Amino acid sequence: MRKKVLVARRAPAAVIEKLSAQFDVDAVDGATVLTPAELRERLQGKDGVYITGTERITAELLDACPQLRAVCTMSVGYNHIDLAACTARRVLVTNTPDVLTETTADLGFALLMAAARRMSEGERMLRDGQWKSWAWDFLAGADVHGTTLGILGMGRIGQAIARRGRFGFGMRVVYHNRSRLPAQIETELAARFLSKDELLAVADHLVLVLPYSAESHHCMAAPELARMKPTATLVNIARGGIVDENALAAALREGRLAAAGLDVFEGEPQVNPALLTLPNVVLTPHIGSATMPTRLAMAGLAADNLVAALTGATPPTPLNPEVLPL
Ligand SMILES: NC(=O)C1=CN([C@@H]2O[C@H](COP(=O)(O)OP(=O)(O)OC[C@H]3O[C@@H](n4cnc5c(N)ncnc54)[C@H](OP(=O)(O)O)[C@@H]3O)[C@@H](O)[C@H]2O)C=CC1
Ligand SMILES: O=C(O)C(=O)[C@@H](O)[C@H](O)[C@H](O)CO
Repeated sequence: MRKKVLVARRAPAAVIEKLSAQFDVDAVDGATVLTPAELRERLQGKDGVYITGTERITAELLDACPQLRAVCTMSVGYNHIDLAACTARRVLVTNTPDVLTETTADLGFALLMAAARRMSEGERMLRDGQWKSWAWDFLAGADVHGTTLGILGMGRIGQAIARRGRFGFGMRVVYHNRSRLPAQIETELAARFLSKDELLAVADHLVLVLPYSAESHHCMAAPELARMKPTATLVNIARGGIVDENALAAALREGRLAAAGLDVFEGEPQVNPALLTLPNVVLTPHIGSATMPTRLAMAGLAADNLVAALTGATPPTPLNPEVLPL
């Protein structure tokens, strides 16, 4: 009997074709975003599910869908999935690392540039007819080249941002992870490992690109922001919950931090109103991986994972391979 899978968000046609060649596919229509109750309902009798970062997989959901064996997300971040609960129930989880690394790093660097050089602020003034004349300090921001780039979360994407900073902009790279990188990588990137407190104090521009977890929740709150230079830029391309947005808004409003570039928000797609009114923040709607080639690669990898998982092959990018074979 053919296995049954749910495609829980609109996916490229190639994904549906690939999955339909192997399985009975139930795919949501158009712009449908399933509520948790709808997701539970649609998952009844399904062996596998293709999701994105917006569908939450909880222990309760797994218990309500005992046939489910594979959860394949089209994202590298997996904080929307209770991985331990999946592993305990021998449900395979896969994600899509690597294929989005360079694209997401591009967006991170673009946010850094736009925030430091006050580009959105300038564009808004221009469009609003507020560009009246030149002045020596008109929209004068911070330099990017030759400054100190701090990275909190120096993994795949963090290192790709470090390469841009080091080799494209002659920046000094400093970073913090829970564990230090091998010496060879530090040497290649000329990157210096610092404690988190040291990192916050020396960075002219700080990029957050660590996974969201109970440990990293609000790990950039008022005390951490207070350690940063008042001239610094903060970029968050990781997850909104890593930053205390009210504390960030206060720091930006009171001139204790110069600028911020944010692609992710704690309550997204809702955005904290305190951020929306500030001129010195560049806001993008979670588009870090949003180029057509990268999104197709992510979708293809998620589908490959699902096919492999349910046909007895080894999935390319499992998060809990210890549950294999299913
Ligand atoms: N805006 C967007 O569209 C996108 C956002 N993302 C986000 O970026 C994140 C990173 O992706 P990727 O680079 O591929 O992941 P990686 O796993 O390769 O890198 C994560 C890095 O963060 C470090 N880290 C983990 N926890 C902490 C912590 N508590 N404090 C400091 N450092 C920590 C890890 O090192 P160590 O374990 O040693 O601490 C590791 O170096 C994703 O989890 C996702 O949330 C990803 C893609 C697109
Ligand atoms: O991969 C991630 O972790 C992301 O945050 C983004 O690439 C996605 O846009 C999003 O999660 C869609 O699934």
